[in-house]
Amino acid sequence: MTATIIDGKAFAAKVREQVAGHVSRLKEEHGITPGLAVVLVGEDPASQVYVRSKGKQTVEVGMNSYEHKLDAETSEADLLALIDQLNNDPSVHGILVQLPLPEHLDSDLVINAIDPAKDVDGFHISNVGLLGTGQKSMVPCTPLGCLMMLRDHHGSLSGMNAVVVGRSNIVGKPMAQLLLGDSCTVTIAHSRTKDLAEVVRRADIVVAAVGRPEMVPGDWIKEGATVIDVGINRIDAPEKGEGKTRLVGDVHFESAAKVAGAITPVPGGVGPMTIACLLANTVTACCRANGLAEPQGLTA
Ligand SMILES: NC(=O)C1=CN([C@@H]2O[C@H](COP(=O)(O)OP(=O)(O)OC[C@H]3O[C@@H](n4cnc5c(N)ncnc54)[C@H](OP(=O)(O)O)[C@@H]3O)[C@@H](O)[C@H]2O)C=CC1
Ligand SMILES: Nc1nc(=O)c2c([nH]1)NC[C@@H]1CN(c3ccc(C(=O)N[C@@H](CCC(=O)O)C(=O)O)cc3)C=[N+]21
Repeated sequence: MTATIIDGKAFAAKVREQVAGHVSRLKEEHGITPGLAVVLVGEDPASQVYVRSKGKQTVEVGMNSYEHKLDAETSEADLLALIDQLNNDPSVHGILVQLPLPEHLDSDLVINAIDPAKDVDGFHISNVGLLGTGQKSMVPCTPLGCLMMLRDHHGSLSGMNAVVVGRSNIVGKPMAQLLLGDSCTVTIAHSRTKDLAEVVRRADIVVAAVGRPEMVPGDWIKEGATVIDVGINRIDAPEKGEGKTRLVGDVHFESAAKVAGAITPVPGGVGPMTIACLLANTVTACCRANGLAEPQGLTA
């Protein structure tokens, strides 16, 4: 079998087009421009790349982008003061604090200081609780993007065996909640899981969110399974020249694509969908804040 490649880049472009449509409707009919504030603390080069990319795409769909770059030594009090200011700013509908934060800052405390209605990452404890109990919430962007691709590919996910490898609060756990919400039979695997290969072999849907380059080989994948590769790992690529690097996922793409029914590539899979869903969440937050009907098909 040769897997269908699920084109996250193309899918993300379609989501952004929908978002742009809602943004122009909000502007024309209501005089409202959705705004997204992104807070970056410190100079982590990878984070800087993502933040730039988020800002650019925010503007491209017609929204306002507010970037707050704080130096690595910023105190918790100063960061909390900024969040308070953004919480109270009616032109800001979404707030994202780029993670990871520097060591001296308590990320749980910081995230839980964000107004849950503006928490477009869906990381606030209120949103986590709402998602876990099946209530309307802000849904984390990466898992939401994965769910959109799975629904698009399969239609219904009901009754499918899904294995999520990774149990982080930002990817693994919310992904498992969303799959459960779509009536999958969900297994969450992690670093202590016994016989991981056997667990993954039972899956109709595999979501890999581990952070280990090409850890999941093709011979762990059941024939015809759908593989969603969340991993973003930059590794050395001496074949491209000295000092060069390339991006790989948590799945060994070449071997997995020979057995899977469908697979997302890295780059061009989950990553672009994450940013598209961030924009979608910002429009959703803006509609809710203004008591307007929210866009269909852009939330879980
Ligand atoms: N495409 C995108 O938009 C995004 C991509 N990412 C990428 O996704 C990956 C995961 O991110 P994140 O969830 O934040 O990572 P974390 O490091 O927070 O979590 C990794 C998870 O993988 C588990 N794990 C680690 N080693 C193994 C192993 N050998 N076998 C089984 N499980 C293992 C850990 O288990 P334990 O809990 O037991 O330690 C943990 O639950 C990274 O590559 C990251 O860059 C992340 C966010 C967005
Ligand atoms: N509060 C917070 N929210 C996040 O959503 C968040 C975060 N912090 N910290 C870091 C991770 C990582 N993340 C990615 C987003 C897009 C790509 C992406 O677009 N990747 C491109 C490639 C980009 C490249 O070439 O480097 C792709 O996969 O095709 C990747 C990773 C969001 N994260």
